[in-house]
Amino acid sequence: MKILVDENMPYVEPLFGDLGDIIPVNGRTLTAAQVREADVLLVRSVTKVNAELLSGNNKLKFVGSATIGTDHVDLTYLAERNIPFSNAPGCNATAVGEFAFIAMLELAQRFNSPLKGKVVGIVGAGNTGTATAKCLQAYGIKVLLNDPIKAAEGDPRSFVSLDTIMAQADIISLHVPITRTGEHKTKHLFDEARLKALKPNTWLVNCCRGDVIDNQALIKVKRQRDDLKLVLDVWEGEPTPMPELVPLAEFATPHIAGYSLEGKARGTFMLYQNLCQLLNVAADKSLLDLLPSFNIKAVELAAAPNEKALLQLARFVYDLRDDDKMFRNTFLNENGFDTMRKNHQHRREFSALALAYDGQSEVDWLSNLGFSGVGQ
Ligand SMILES: NC(=O)C1=CN([C@@H]2O[C@H](COP(=O)(O)OP(=O)(O)OC[C@H]3O[C@@H](n4cnc5c(N)ncnc54)[C@H](O)[C@@H]3O)[C@@H](O)[C@H]2O)C=CC1
Ligand SMILES: O=C(O)C(=O)[C@H](O)COP(=O)(O)O
Repeated sequence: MKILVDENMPYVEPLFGDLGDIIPVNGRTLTAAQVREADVLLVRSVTKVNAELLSGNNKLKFVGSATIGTDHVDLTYLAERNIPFSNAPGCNATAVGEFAFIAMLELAQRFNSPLKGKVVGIVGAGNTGTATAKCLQAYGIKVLLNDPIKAAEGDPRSFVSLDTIMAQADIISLHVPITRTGEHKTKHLFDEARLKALKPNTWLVNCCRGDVIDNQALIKVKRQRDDLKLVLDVWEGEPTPMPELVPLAEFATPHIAGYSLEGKARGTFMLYQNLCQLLNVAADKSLLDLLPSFNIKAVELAAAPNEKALLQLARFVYDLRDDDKMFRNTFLNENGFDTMRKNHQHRREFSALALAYDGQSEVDWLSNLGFSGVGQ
């Protein structure tokens, strides 16, 4: 069995090695000719999976995308051809939540404006929005959720309108899929009018898809409004963001909010489980066996951390400033965006770091935040 795999998908060999011949490919430049003989195709978000790519292949048994988003896949075409498909819902939600939370802590430190006491509006309360809310709520931050679809489905959490978020939130974090039609379409949800209407000193965080914000309008509005602070992980026109926009962001990264080692491993593992099920083969590998131990064994806390110390702890796990700096220095190079993603040293999630502290109850919130071993 020929298994064609995006070369940026980790842990493919230990998981899929027994199932067939693994052929690594560049997902961004993948052609129909390369796919023609594949039995299984495993992609990430940069491969457009559609009729143009697949029409010459008559033997494809399975397409998997080790991602949350499916906007790169023509699901209707796959269904018409009866080709089973699965993505990896939630695989990197924790990574995105922690990324957004860390970015907020970094902004707070940079502008000497504590996160504690602010109100955060989350637009899109699915897996990544909920993971972001979990971090914030663990730290005692008031969170407002906007998700008209979940609200209509009867999700028991309380939701507010986007207008309420615009009026009340100090920070807005975006967690919607990109959709281009329908009542709740998200393409340019943040258009020029909405960007202009952001309340003074708003921090806007985008870790979902670039075109949820009109990037041209964002350049225009940000140039007129120095009070707005931006964290941008995703861009219109990836892999070539508008060069004028990058310097306007406080933190700028090349679509790596979901790039934790755990998140990537979960993505590959979910596809492994789905393919095994399809092939009626026992999925006998374990996700835990894949992950290396973290390079810091444990951190002993002398006192419950204040916000500055919390940021220091978070930086043990992920120092966002490093990725931001590298991105600014390299995104204009040829293939700069993709090269940085390909060579990315995947960070760990908070759960990889054990914390030790005598007074358990004072630091329970750190285990709610995701750190492990607190108080043990
Ligand atoms: N930067 C990165 O590395 C990553 C980006 N993503 C992106 O983030 C998106 C969201 O991921 P998840 O939270 O896991 O997806 P999800 O499907 O679990 O949640 C998305 C939520 O957005 C809601 N929604 C849809 N339209 C809306 C609108 N107009 N207003 C408010 N809410 C709306 C949906 O009802 C749903 O609850 C993905 O589709 C993907 O595009 C996901 C993972 C990593
Ligand atoms: O899961 C998603 O959706 C994402 O946006 C991915 O984290 C993006 O990573 P790649 O699939 O492009 O490596």
